[in-house]
Amino acid sequence: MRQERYVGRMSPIWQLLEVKATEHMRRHPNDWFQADGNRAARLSGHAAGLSIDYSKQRVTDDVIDGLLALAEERGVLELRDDMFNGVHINGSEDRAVLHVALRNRSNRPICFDDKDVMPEVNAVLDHMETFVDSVQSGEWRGYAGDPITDVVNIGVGGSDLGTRMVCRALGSYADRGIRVHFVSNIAPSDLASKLAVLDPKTTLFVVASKSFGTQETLANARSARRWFLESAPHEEAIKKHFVAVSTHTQRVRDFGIDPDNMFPIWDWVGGRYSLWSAIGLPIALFLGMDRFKRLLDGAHALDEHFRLNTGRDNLPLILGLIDVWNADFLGSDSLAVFPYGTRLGFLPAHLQQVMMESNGKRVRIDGQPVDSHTSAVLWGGLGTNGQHAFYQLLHQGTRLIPSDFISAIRTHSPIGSQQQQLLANLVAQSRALMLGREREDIEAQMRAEGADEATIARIAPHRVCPGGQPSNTILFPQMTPEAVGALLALYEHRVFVAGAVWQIDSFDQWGVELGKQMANELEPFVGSDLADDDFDGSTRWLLDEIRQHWTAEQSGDEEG
Ligand SMILES: O=P(O)(O)OC[C@H]1O[C@H](O)[C@H](O)[C@@H](O)[C@@H]1O
Repeated sequence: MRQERYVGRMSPIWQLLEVKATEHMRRHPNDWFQADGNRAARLSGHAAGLSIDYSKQRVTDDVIDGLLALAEERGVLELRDDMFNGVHINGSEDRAVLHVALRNRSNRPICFDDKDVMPEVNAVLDHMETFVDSVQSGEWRGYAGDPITDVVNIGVGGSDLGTRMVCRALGSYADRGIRVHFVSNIAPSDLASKLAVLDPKTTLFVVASKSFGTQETLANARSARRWFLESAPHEEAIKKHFVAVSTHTQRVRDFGIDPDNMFPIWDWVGGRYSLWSAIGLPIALFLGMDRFKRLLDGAHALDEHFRLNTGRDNLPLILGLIDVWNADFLGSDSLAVFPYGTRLGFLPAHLQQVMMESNGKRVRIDGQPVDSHTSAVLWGGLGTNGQHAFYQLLHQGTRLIPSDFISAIRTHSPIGSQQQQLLANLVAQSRALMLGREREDIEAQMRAEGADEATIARIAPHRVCPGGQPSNTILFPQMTPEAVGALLALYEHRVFVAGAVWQIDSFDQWGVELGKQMANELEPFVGSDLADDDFDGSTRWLLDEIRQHWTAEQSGDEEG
């Protein structure tokens, strides 16, 4: 049972962990490695083909035990079971959370409101397969009789990031003769730069929007339709060039897309968890339905790991608890994600939405304020590039910054010894961040190099690296669809675990509404002479600056 009376930070387990944290921040993690030759073997594991080392975290066995006790107190595994059983765990929207059903390759019945969802899930996968096969085989023709060569996904947030991330990650599998493009931003240059290189006769637009009400997506989709109709002979041609993914049939129809060309998703799929649904259609069009299913297989293997294991054997559980430890007990504010290998370049952006939109909350599911911090700020970028840019702050700055190092071991495109060098850099960076370098060591080296004592005294302090920066390292044999599926599911469940400890609703996102509402209110005032006296001073000043440089061509007159 989840804790009946929430005691938050007053819980003895929480308080014990606070004492441990104070002790641990005084220790250097290298001492733990020195004292225990088995540390890495114990604080690491395997899940669904991923090798995960968390031994460089500032944790000891008693901390892990304490965190597991905290998970028990907060009912984390009960909530996990509720999720897999279709309980409405998204309380503020009264919805079940069943992205795991989308990749339930075992076909085990998963019930939601007493109905097995698997037949519907499988029917959509079949529809996708038929469509993808006909596009890839060239049977599906554009209005002028040409096969499709380019797919443009128009969507934003969860209807963009995951799909985009996976297409980049698995780009070395792209052998089906289809190119894929992504348009998400309402900034006109995003769409314009893509349309400039496309031919309407051979282009297929996938309008991806769970709600089919998102301003950016609808604006881009309308503009794409206008562009298309400038060359297409008649509106009927839209049928062959526009498909939609949504929960909302009527809005899709109103937009002018044939409901036969609509792939449904469901309210029980959160946007940021939706790449496994028909939102992932561009992945299948780009890579083949067989690869899309292998992606689902990988995620399913990780789901089974999460569903069936407890305690230290459950790696998403452990990683989620370590995130809580770093944020709430060690006082770190951020989590840096460093994929090595350019194909994972969009991973930080996707995970930003998964983690920060899920766990960036300030009230618990019962509406009461949380009494600890919640989600870290997730940021990151590619190794090795980041090493020559912002890693300096991790090595010598004043903040504790936990990081994740991620890489495939083998590359699909070996060149000389570059992969070896890449992996050496990955292992070296997490090692350097953990070990650091002491002043005595630096002084001894400088002396050996013949530096005089005055120079040593002046320079040595600048070269000290304190070490002690915690990290996880996640490796997998190769960037296969299965590995990418497992990696993404690992993060999803890790976020789930931390959210469950904080007892927040990880599946709503009310905070994003305010800005959308204000943008709609402000639009008529941008570049116009409407009286804006009711706004605050900063807003009026900004509107005035815009007005001074505005030209008539910036205001579109298009609608519908
Ligand atoms: O798929 P859509 O309904 O167009 O939503 C796209 C995105 O926009 C919203 O503002 C939400 O914050 C995201 O969670 C969602 O993924």
